[in-house]
Amino acid sequence: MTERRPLIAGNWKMNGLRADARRLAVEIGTLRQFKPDAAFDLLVCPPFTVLEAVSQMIENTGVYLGAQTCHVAEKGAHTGDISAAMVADSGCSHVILGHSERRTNHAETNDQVNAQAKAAHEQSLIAIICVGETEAERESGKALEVVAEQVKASVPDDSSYGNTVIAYEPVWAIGTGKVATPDDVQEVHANIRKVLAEKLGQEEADGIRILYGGSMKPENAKELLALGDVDGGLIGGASLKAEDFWAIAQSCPSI
Ligand SMILES: O=C(CO)COP(=O)(O)O
Repeated sequence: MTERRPLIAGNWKMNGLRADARRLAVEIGTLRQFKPDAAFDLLVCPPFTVLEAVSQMIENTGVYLGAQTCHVAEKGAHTGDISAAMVADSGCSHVILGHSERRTNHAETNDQVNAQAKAAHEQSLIAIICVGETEAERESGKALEVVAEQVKASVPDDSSYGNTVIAYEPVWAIGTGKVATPDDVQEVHANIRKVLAEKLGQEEADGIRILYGGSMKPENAKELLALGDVDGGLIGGASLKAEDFWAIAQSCPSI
């Protein structure tokens, strides 16, 4: 089976003016350099405006750089948008797509996320495709069904373990301090892998990393990262403090 190296990804969201972003990037890069062989990949996804600055700070540290969304078109009349080519040109290897905050605040649909992921793949970017149910959907027993539908529709057919990562982020757990129970997380992740196998074949499904996101902290990371189908974390709040982000990464089981 393809080895799934844990990925610890920080989604900085709309946080980080240049001085703070540089400082945080230097701290994370220094921690990584101090332990280059640690068995996990580290990724930071700052806002567009500081990609360049962060890119310089993490050069040669082994920390990967990602953006938080991209447009489906390569270029053109799309005021305020950023294309996948621009993301790649800024030094990024990854891009987060379909985060629930984008789905809610910018009405992004599964079809759009699918097209964005294709655009990202065309630029050799790794698409981190986010899915997750709302509190109402979980309470009505629909979590598995909703997430399965999002995966089926948002993940393009050209996806492989080389160009795609899935992030399961229950909407009600994001920034709330509420965390899904380990049993629930494992159940959803295993079901995502099943849907991926139906869509892309077992080999790709076995290799695609599925991250958990939603109030992941140093205190709960170990238990979540130990689950069989959890291959890392997509971390919001706790990724803004280098020591917390590093502590979460250190909680990865060794491979
Ligand atoms: O949305 C998230 C990462 O993309 C999770 O955010 P928090 O870790 O702040 O809950």
